[in-house]
Amino acid sequence: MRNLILKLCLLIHVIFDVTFTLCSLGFYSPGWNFNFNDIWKTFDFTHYSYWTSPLDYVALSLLRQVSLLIAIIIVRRGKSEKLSKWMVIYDIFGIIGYMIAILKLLIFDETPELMKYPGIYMNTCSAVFLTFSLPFAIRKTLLIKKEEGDGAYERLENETTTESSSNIENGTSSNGTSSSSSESTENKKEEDDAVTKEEKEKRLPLSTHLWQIVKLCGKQWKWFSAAYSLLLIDCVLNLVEPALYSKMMSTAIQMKSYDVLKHACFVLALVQFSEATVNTVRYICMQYAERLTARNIRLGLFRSILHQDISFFDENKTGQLMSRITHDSESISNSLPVYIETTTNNLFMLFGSAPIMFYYSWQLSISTFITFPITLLMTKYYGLFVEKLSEKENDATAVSNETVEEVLSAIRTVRSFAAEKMEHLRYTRNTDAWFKISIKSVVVGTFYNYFWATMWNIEDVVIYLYGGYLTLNGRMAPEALLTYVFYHWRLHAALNAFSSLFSDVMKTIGSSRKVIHIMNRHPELDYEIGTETPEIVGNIIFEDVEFAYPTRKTAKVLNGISLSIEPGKTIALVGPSGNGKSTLVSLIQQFYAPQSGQILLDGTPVHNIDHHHYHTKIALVEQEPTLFSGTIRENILYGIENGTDEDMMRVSEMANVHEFVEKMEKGYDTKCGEKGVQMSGGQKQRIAIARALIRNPRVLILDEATSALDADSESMVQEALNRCAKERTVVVIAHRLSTVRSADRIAVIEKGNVTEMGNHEELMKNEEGLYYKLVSKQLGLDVKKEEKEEEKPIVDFF
Ligand SMILES: Nc1ncnc2c1ncn2[C@@H]1O[C@H](COP(=O)(O)OP(=O)(O)OP(=O)(O)O)[C@@H](O)[C@H]1O
Repeated sequence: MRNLILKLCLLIHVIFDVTFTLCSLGFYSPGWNFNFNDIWKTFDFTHYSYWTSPLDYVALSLLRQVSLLIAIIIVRRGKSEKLSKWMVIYDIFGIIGYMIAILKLLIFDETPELMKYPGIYMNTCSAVFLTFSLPFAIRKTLLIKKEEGDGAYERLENETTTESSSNIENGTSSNGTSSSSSESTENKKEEDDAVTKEEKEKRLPLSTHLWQIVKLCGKQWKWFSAAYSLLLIDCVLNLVEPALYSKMMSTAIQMKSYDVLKHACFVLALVQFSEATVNTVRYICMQYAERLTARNIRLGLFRSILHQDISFFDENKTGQLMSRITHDSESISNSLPVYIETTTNNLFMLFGSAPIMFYYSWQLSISTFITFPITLLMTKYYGLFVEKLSEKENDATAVSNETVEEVLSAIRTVRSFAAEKMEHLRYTRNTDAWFKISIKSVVVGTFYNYFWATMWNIEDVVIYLYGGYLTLNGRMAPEALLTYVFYHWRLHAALNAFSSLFSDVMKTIGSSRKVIHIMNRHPELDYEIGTETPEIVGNIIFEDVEFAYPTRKTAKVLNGISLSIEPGKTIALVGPSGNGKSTLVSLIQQFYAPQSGQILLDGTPVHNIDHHHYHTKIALVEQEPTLFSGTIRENILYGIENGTDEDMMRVSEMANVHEFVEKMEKGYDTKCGEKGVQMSGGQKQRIAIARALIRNPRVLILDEATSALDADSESMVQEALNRCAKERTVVVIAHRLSTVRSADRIAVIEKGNVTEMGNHEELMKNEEGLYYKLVSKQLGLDVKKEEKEEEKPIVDFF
């Protein structure tokens, strides 16, 4: 149906074009009398004269129909993609048509008698309108493709733009060949940015995206409105100032009166002072609104990032996300309001100057505007280019920031592997990628400015030449020409500001794409969905759970696992490395959601339980716990709103923290350093246990909590753990036999499934079982003998 309507629109366009152009020819005599003879006269080639014949309008119409026909043939042959890429030719054709129509009007003006024919104006208007509307009509009707299935239509051009941009960004030219190797390295890095990939898939149309930015800034509408109101006052003062001064000064000079002069100077001073005051207050309002917007965008972005599911962080790198929060978010708040300010200011100038220019000479004015569409077209394409480039530039900045972040956070590893040079090279490569893109943007920008300067010079020459000609012919007064030139300068300044404004806006759009995308992104696993707050005993059940990590969707890690963890008991998960033990823990922690099956805590599906409630009842101690850079006190009380010192002391004693803290000069106020770097491994682990215990959890998960420690620290930590394990459900992952043998139950996890279950003694009876083999491997070949000798376990876990 929609296709039919679009075809009908195109047909109406053609009919209107042909009939209106031909009918206008019937009005080539004074007055509004339609005359068939005038039409026949036009086609009398024997008396053709360029100065008087409207045949050019017919030729233009014919050209439009031919080019439309070509477009239809191209689309019918299934080459729509090619046509959409070459739409620039139709745009250029539109501009040439416009220029011919305007030029023809000026030519007719040379014979004043002709200017009484209404047909001339009808032809000019229709030619200008139709040559412009043709590319638009092609885009809107021919360059759409039907989506399979639902009958919806989609703009082909958007798709091609995205495709071509992704081709550019993937370092692949349209013919499929790869660009230079350095570019491909840079592009590979971009591929790593999952936000980029996802954002390209879900890219918002330009208008919607712009509207989102306006909405972000619009929250401070009161301050912005105040600033813009003051701006309007400033604009009005600016516009009336010259006229006011010249009037007052000329009156003073004519009257030869000092009093009038003094009065004029007083008014002048008053206006200047008011202008300065208005500007200062406007600046304050504007700055305040901008800073508030920046603050809100940063907070919103940070909140949105915090809200994302863990798989989002698996895919996106910290440095890149930081770049979004710090650099990209600021570029929105700093630019858009300024653009609006510049637009308002220059629109005032434009609409103030243009009517005056037309008043002095409409001929000169339309000849000035003859090149206007060329500049518009250039500005459009330049803007689109700048948008893409700016997006790439921000990506490149994010990639090099990411390198810095990664290297600084792992500086000890870098030092101990003597990888400084390698990292320096990596950073140089990334920074060079950014450098190349910014140089490209400078070069293109310079050419664009050069183009503007050239157009300006051409316009100038045209004005002086044509204006001089009109003046010499007595069709324009010399003072009028001078005044016209003066206003033309003002107009040009305004247009010039618009030219850079458009590219700046596109730049902002480029850099804001990812910010808006992240802010709009809904996590697949929303931790805020659960609302139930049941009493928790600690019975965890896995029911036929299947799971694959979102980053590797095809590689199943858990294959329909079913497992029951009884309350108050200790279960040890053992098995070969990479078989899914930590994944089970991640699912209990609700870092990910299973693809099928469910996990229940005391009969309630875990995703239905309130996030905060759930994590006060389930606590995790990892192999390498992350401490925050605050004090020991802050780390133990982390996430607890009303934690007291007594609570802290109680858990510190249970976790053997107090024992080493009391020897420290600043006690619990000792700083832990970034990621706990100022603490030993054992101390970190014990603080992490205290941090877990302060919530008084019903379920304690120990993911290789002691495996990284030396014997001394391990005994300290395990002693603490033994104490805490009482009356709690404990899930322990360990590789050492000594840590699992006294668990109530041991589950052997193999290829994402439970293959054996029982206590140590039961499992050791099955000599074909994996547990038996694992134990054999650890203790030496003769298990039983070794066991008799009681191979010194490092520490008995429970
Ligand atoms: N965040 C992740 N994204 C994608 N794949 C992952 C992720 N974490 C783990 N994997 C993969 O999932 C599989 C199971 O990993 P898991 O950490 O659960 O094994 P594990 O049994 O705990 O191993 P180990 O005993 O060595 O800690 C592995 O193949 C691993 O590469």
